[in-house]
Amino acid sequence: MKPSSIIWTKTDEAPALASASLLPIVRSFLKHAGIDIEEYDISLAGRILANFADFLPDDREMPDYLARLEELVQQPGTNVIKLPNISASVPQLTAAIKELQNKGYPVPDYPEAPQTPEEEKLKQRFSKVLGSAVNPVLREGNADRRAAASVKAFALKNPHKMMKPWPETGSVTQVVHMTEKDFFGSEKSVVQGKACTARIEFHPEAGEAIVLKNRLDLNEDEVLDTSVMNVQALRDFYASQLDVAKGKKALLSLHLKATMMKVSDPIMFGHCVAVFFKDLLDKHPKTLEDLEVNLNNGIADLLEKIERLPEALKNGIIAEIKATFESQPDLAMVDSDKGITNLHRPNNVIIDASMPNIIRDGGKMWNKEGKLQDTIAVIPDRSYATMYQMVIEDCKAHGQFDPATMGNVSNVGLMAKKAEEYGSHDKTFVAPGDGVIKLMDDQNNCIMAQTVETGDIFRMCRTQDEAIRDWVKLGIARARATGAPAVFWLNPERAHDARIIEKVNAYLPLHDTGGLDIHIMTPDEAMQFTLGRVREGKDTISVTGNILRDYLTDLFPILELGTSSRMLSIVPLLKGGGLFETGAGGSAPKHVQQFLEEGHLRWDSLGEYCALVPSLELAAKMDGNAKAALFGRALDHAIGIYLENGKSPSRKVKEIDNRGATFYIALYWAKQLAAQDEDKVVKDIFSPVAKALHENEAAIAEDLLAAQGGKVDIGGYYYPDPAMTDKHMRPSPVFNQIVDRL
Ligand SMILES: NC(=O)C1=CN([C@@H]2O[C@H](COP(=O)(O)OP(=O)(O)OC[C@H]3O[C@@H](n4cnc5c(N)ncnc54)[C@H](OP(=O)(O)O)[C@@H]3O)[C@@H](O)[C@H]2O)C=CC1
Ligand SMILES: O=C(O)CCC(=O)C(=O)O
Ligand SMILES: [Mg+2]
Repeated sequence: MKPSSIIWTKTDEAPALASASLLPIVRSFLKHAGIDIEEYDISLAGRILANFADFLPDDREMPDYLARLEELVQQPGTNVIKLPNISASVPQLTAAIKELQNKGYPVPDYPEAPQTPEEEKLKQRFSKVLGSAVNPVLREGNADRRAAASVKAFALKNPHKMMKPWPETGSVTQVVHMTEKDFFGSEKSVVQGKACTARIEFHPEAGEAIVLKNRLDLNEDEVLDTSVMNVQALRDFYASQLDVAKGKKALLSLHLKATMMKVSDPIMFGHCVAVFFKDLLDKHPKTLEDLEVNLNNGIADLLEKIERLPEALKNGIIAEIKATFESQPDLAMVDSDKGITNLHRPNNVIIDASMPNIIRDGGKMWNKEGKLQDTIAVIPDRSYATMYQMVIEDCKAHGQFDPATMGNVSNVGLMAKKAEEYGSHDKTFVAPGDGVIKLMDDQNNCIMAQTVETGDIFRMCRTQDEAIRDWVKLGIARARATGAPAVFWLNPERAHDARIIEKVNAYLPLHDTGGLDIHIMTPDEAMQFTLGRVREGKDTISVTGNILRDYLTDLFPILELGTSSRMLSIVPLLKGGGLFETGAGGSAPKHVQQFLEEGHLRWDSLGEYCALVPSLELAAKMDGNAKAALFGRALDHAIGIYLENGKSPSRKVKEIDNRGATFYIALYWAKQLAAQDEDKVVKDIFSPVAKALHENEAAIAEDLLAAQGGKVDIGGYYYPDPAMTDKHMRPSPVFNQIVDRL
């Protein structure tokens, strides 16, 4: 048996807190399977420190774990457990920098509006930690996301109670989108012939061309897309929807992905804020410009910066802001108690999590009185807006879904090699003037051209042929393994999808598809087909591009299981090895808030427990490590018992939380290892542990509950103090002793 090694990522917020409790247990247990757990810090704070090591004294340097992982996922045999991490918006980035500086790490400030070449360079360096900077780097494989069979079976037997009924009549909730001049409408797509080096240029109506991006090494057979969002059309659209929301007495809500689409979506967000506050901006252009208000960072930026004004002017503007809130439609709220709206910060409402919640909540969002109300859900680009409207129409016609009977929708997502329907940040540009943006090859041939007006958002995306081939193969493998129909969600009316359809049609015949039920449908048709089956209790596999992968793997788990944290998210790496993502959701900032206020962490680590099972199976397979297989099977059984016994964290203080849940996983895992007879050494080690945990169950549960109820200080938000975190996340001395003695 070779020793095995599993890399466990240290991330941010709730999952990082949960790891402080779970990881010592995993380490102690797996030591006896010959498995070493290496912790790699890829948190936002850790990435800032690693990227600016040259600013730090030697003793405060942080290794660049993300760079190491980037190499490792391209090598066979790598085994990674990846927890959700912050994809930072600018406000999150600046807050993390400030915290590090206050802790004595002399990292530089983020130059939002660079004035010198040095600042421009610094901004470039920071772009490596901004937005979705981790996932696209690690995802060197396509995604297989599904609920483990035991988790789905449990959900059907014990349906979650979060679903609210849809009104039988009268709901005015609807998705609204542009009808022209959006990314969908302008998209062009080609399959690249020979490999070449290309560049992106802006050709103004008059004058010299400007190079926006140089040295793009294009590969043979990759799919290249370009598209443009016309910002005047976008602003006109926003203005019209403000009127619609007001007319229908509905909330206005905006659903974007400003974290992952870190260049385009904050700008689209900022235009919405600007249209909302149009009168104010028209009245005070100079004052707001002098304050360097950046509406891409939300209303919060405006509110913070006007604090610097002389009292009289400031109060005048505050009165006008209040009047704007009264005259415009009501906004959906993020936190009605604190007056935080959908437009306060670009990272507060993220489409993959926000749209499913509307559906779960009977077509409603929270208003400023803290009550649920219908909403006009603004999703400007048409590419995926309409499939959400299909769900809304289905619920209006047939009522809320029933988690006790719903069929399961799993996903095979095209994600490998960045699959840049997403992650296209380094090829997203704001048009510097009226003209044409061209993709040129090294022979000076124009591959694609897009006409732009000043301020328009140009996006270019690349999808590699190798990734598409592997994705088709994985889709077929899942169809074969489950017998469920596999539906490719692709729209022939969309340029990018039309190219992908050609490739799917070329690669399907390379596999044995006999007896399989495989379809290619537009996202709207696929949604209708899938929802029909869901209501009949039948399972369906969605085989999708990267964005639908993201959206659907929150949507269906939230409806079926109550949260996407209960998903298995397996990424078989192209080079062999595996990346096991835990859950499909985010890092739950609300959970940290609750933990700090009342000492209760409601984060459900089921995603982490579940991810460890296939990771152990991989270790068993790769290293011939039979003990890894044994520990994996034991954990799988333990998870079943844990679910049956209802030991998941509650949402309420003074009831079981993440730490209690993790104690029960340890107890049941140890009991399974003690009960088996395959490996005598393991049995002898774990029998006394299981006994001790069992005998001390009441005392440990009491310790863990006693730790709740008061305020908690972990010495920071983005870079908490490890010892303080440890103290709060491991508050039972008896439990710690048993685990640490192992
Ligand atoms: N894979 C990754 O690395 C991902 C990272 N992100 C990042 O996460 C942050 C927040 O994103 P956002 O989309 O708002 O998502 P959240 O993390 O806030 O999740 C939305 C809601 O889902 C529920 N939820 C999610 N995970 C769990 C869990 N493990 N246990 C219990 N409930 C859970 C919570 O609902 P409730 O509070 O009602 O209990 C939560 O508020 C952002 O920084 C984003 O960039 C987002 C998606 C994926
Ligand atoms: O990388 C990110 O920012 C988010 C990823 C995500 O939401 C997902 O993969 O489901
Ligand atoms: Mg997602």
